[in-house]
Amino acid sequence: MPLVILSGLPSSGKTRRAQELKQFFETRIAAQSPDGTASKAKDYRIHIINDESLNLNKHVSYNTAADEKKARGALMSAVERLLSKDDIVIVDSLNYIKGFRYQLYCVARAIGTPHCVMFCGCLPDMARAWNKATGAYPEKIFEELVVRFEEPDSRTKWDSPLFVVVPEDTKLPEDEIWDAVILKKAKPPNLSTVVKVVKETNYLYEFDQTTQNVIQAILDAQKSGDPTKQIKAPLSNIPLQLPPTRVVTLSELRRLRRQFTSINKMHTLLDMNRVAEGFVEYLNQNLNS
Ligand SMILES: Nc1ncnc2c1ncn2[C@@H]1O[C@H](COP(=O)(O)OP(=O)(O)OP(=O)(O)O)[C@@H](O)[C@H]1O
Repeated sequence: MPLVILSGLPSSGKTRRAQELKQFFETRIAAQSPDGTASKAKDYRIHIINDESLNLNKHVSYNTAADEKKARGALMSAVERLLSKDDIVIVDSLNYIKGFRYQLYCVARAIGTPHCVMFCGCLPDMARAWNKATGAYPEKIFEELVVRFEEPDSRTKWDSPLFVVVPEDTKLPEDEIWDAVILKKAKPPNLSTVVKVVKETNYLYEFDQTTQNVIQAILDAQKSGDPTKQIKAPLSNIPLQLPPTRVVTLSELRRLRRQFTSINKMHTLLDMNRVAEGFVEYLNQNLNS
């Protein structure tokens, strides 16, 4: 039966959500009467596959590309072994490489079973704090994984249907997940998901252009060597303050732009007139802290 692929930053609450989902499936299945469409669900077994169930150590699994490959291999074997007509499999792992999510989707497709992706959206700062508290990942590995993370995109078939949950959500979109993967109703994602997932390509395009222009203004100003380190970025009345003693690199700017884009998607979308200033404020905060 269905394959549920979790995805999210390290220490972003995936295991917590996986357990909530398992509990929901168990409760809903137990509540089914022998009649009705969902009664066929009564004999499902539910598995959570994660580092713990596979005996993998996070301090080792993400050390090198070869270690990661081995860990992904173990995870994939477990999915292939467990996924069947009577088994629900929840893959509670980072699943941060889109090619890997595609491979998981292919396993579900090969046995003709539905799948969905649940993205645990979480700001890096929050995940970082939770990671610090538990020591789950070494700091360096945590930061590398944040940079490499390839966020699910509901426009691709392997990341769709996509359910986005954020730490503030007290409840999973249970009915929508049930309908999508157990009843196999082709229903659009719930409203809270819709507002969080950007669909309007026009908005996306303008958002990209606006933030890109701010980055270009920074690069130009650094090239000209303005000693005030204060920039008037396009479309922003708020001045952009560069760090006084160092040059900001393009890769740092790109990373901050990606983070800002994710944050914007996770919350109510900024009005387009506010994007430039929002980005400038975000840069002021993060470049000078
Ligand atoms: N919504 C939340 N509110 C408060 N604390 C949370 C929340 N979600 C997760 N945490 C805390 O963050 C830590 C990491 O959570 P969890 O193990 O679920 O994350 P994970 O994404 O599965 O991590 P990993 O990447 O190691 O698999 C735990 O200590 C957990 O208690």
